[in-house]
Amino acid sequence: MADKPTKGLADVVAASTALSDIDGKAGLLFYRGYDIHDLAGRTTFEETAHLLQHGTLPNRDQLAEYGAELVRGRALGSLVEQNVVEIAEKQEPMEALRTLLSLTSADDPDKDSNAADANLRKAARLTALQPILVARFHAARRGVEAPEPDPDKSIAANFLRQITGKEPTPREVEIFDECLVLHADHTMNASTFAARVCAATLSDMHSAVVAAIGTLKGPLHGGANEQVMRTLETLDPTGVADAVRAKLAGGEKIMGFGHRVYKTEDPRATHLRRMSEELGEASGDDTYYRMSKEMEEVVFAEKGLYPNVDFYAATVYHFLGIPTDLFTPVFSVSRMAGWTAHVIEQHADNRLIRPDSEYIGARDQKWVHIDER
Ligand SMILES: CC(=O)SCCNC(=O)CCNC(=O)[C@H](O)C(C)(C)COP(=O)(O)OP(=O)(O)OC[C@H]1O[C@@H](n2cnc3c(N)ncnc32)[C@H](O)[C@@H]1OP(=O)(O)O
Ligand SMILES: O=C([O-])CC(=O)C(=O)O
Repeated sequence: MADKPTKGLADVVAASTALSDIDGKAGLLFYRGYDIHDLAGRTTFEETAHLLQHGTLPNRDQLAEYGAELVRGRALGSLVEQNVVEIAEKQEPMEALRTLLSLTSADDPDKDSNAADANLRKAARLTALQPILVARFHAARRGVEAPEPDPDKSIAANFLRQITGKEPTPREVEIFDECLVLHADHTMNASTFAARVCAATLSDMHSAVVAAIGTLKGPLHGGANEQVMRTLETLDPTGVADAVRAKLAGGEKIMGFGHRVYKTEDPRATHLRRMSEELGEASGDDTYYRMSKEMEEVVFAEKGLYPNVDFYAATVYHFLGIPTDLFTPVFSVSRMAGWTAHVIEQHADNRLIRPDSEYIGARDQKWVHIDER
């Protein structure tokens, strides 16, 4: 008989990875050995994606080459072009992205190969495509044309302009770029695990990231950032503490708090809190930032829980002018760098991922004819 399962696979080591590492007690996160505090605010998202996918922080030539690959990778393909309007009418953002991303494989010249070089090319294309898909979806649902991305600008700069319709300030671009860096990878989180399970059957990278998008969507994972904003929007700014206490007393989970691995401050939340404060002040109305701080204090006092990456990301995105229902899609724009790197790593040293289960159902049942049941 199998061993007793660990519910939710807590503390089970499911894969070896050289991509990222977490110390949950100390609140540390590393991408390929670099402390997230060193990378955040100093390294661009493009450099971070290169670090994850290629293994090194790029020099200037490598970054120029990778940047050109990202620009070439933005072509959406015929199936997306033909279907995006109807999809945008009928599907919610994360549903739509799951569909749209899947459609892009049709035109991918490397779709039939899991070889290392093909995977690297696909990783760059998918990283380039995801922000464009979000922008095209958002434009299509509003019945407008998405502004063309500028080949000389970063993913962060193009995305903000495409989504908000305004030219972002250099500081807004810096902040958003830092958000993308902070969300790029996170060991064996649920969506990355889903991607690796799919890849380990020797299925292709597009299939693996579709599984990941579907997994990120849930409110216990990436979907929490949208729920944080929905909570803030429904709270009375003068009654935050009482409302949060009442929710907790009623057994409700407060979205954006708690973490499977971190038992102290999530190092990404430290940066996001600071960015939320800065943007709140700059906006002239920092109510949501102040409400968030109050929520943080109450949840800690009542439950000893810390905010996770999704908590302050919500107000940062809000202050940047991103619509609330695009918060989780934004997460996917960043995490695409990590998912694709994990698929590369899985394919490079593969074994089918197939855990065991503990059977808890009935035994010794006797079949009876349908007329006698
Ligand atoms: C990018 C990310 O995915 S970050 C996580 C995003 N998700 C969220 O913010 C959703 C809210 N948080 C949660 O649901 C959880 O903290 C998770 C899913 C992140 C981690 O879950 P787990 O490690 O399985 O912890 P679990 O859900 O079992 O919680 C342990 C205890 O803390 C409580 N708890 C955990 N998170 C919260 C919360 N946000 N609000 C209130 N109570 C909570 C649970 O109710 C449980 O209490 P109990 O032992 O009295 O039943
Ligand atoms: O690691 C996790 O379980 C969730 C998380 O914070 C992430 O995916 O960034």
